[in-house]
Amino acid sequence: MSSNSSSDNEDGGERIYRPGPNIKEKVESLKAAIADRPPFCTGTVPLAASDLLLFYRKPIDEGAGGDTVARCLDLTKATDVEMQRLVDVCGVATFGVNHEEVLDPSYRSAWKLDPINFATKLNILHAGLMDSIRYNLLSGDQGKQTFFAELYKLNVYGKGSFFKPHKDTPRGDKMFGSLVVVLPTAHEGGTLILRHGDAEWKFESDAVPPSSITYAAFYGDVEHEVAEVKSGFRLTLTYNLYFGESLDSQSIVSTPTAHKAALFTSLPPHAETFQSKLAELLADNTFLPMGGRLGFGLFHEYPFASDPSLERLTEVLKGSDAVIMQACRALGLTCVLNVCYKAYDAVVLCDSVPNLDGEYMESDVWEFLKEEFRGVVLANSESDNSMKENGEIDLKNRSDRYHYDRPSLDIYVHWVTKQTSHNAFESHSVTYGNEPSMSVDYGRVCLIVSVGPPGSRGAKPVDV
Ligand SMILES: O=C(O)CCC(=O)C(=O)O
Ligand SMILES: [Fe+2]
Repeated sequence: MSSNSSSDNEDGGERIYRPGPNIKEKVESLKAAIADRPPFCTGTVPLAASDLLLFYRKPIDEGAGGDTVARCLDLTKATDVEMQRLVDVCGVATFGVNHEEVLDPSYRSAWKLDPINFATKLNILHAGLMDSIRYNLLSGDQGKQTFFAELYKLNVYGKGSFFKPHKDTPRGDKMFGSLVVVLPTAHEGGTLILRHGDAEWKFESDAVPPSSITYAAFYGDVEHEVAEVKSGFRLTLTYNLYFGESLDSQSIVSTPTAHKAALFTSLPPHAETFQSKLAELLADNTFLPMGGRLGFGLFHEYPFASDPSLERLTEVLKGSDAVIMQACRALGLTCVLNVCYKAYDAVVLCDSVPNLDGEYMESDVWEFLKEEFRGVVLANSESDNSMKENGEIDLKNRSDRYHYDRPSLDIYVHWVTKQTSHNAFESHSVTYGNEPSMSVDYGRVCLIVSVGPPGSRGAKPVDV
């Protein structure tokens, strides 16, 4: 048995871990920085010039049909004359008020084409926009759903064009938001301004690298406006976003299992907020004076069961999970994926995925995990309440009136966000003694960040 095992309780001593004053408030402030995400996501994606062709035609009367002539515009080098030719076939853009389309140039001054009259080579699924929406915008169970984008309009804003503050008209109860893609035509001004609650975000599109698109996707309750375009032409595609399966073959569908990890690069908008909050805590010498460990439940579900490698998963983290990993790396902290096992009288962390199926155990499960899989005990129950009023934790003395013989703790983890049941796997076939046992219920994958003491935050925590 190792020195941290339950028999230590008998020799009475203490191993006191001191995380510093107001630790709960500090951990809570870090949680707010990662858990409260703004209601939008945005990014810039470089594309091949061949993806940036726009085909359009002059709208014809409904039902007229026939052989019509189309033009092809290369958006990477469209001239003002070419843009004006596009404007000439466009209609004046309306907007929805109480389920009616209204034309009011004092509210919206722009031109538009309906999807029947244009086509682009842009593939928003392949360009990673659908993944960005799934991982950077959708939260919780929403991120596990199938959703689709329905192309709605091509909008053209010339000099003096704008669109005053509005919320998009919901088209059906499955619609959850909008996607605006700004195409790479030269313009100045035309900032897209998003507002939600007291917060406001500005989204400039006039300094995007050539041959790149920039996009913003936001929930339906986000008010937005397009500031006046000062020169050139601002060209946007708008999409309505819906949960569920699409009946329309033209819609772009994102299913939760279709991962495009390699193409996906953008981080959600709270990446900077989280990193600066973490940096602020690290700069505070009263925060984890002995060093310590921070734990985060995974926000997203990964196709993990089919390939239980924690290293591989580290490289394909998405959304808020990627934000945590990236911020830790940037600040020189070690951040790893671990599996947290809940055994009968201990919560045990392992740095690999133990295969427990069919294991026969003579000892307690936590002892088995310690001995065979480098497991470390970090709590005696999930509802760990071993922190005293003054913030101290005695890692050693674990007995209480109901359990006189609990394992002492090897380490303590401050859970910033709760462990989640996505990426959990059950182990039913563990055999304990002669009886089939359910004493290991599940393992959950989580992120564990090691923080060194002040002055050497990148080092290991001081062991107690
Ligand atoms: O073109 C844009 O940037 C936004 C357009 C918009 O808000 C809309 O079409 O409802
Ligand atoms: Fe809008």
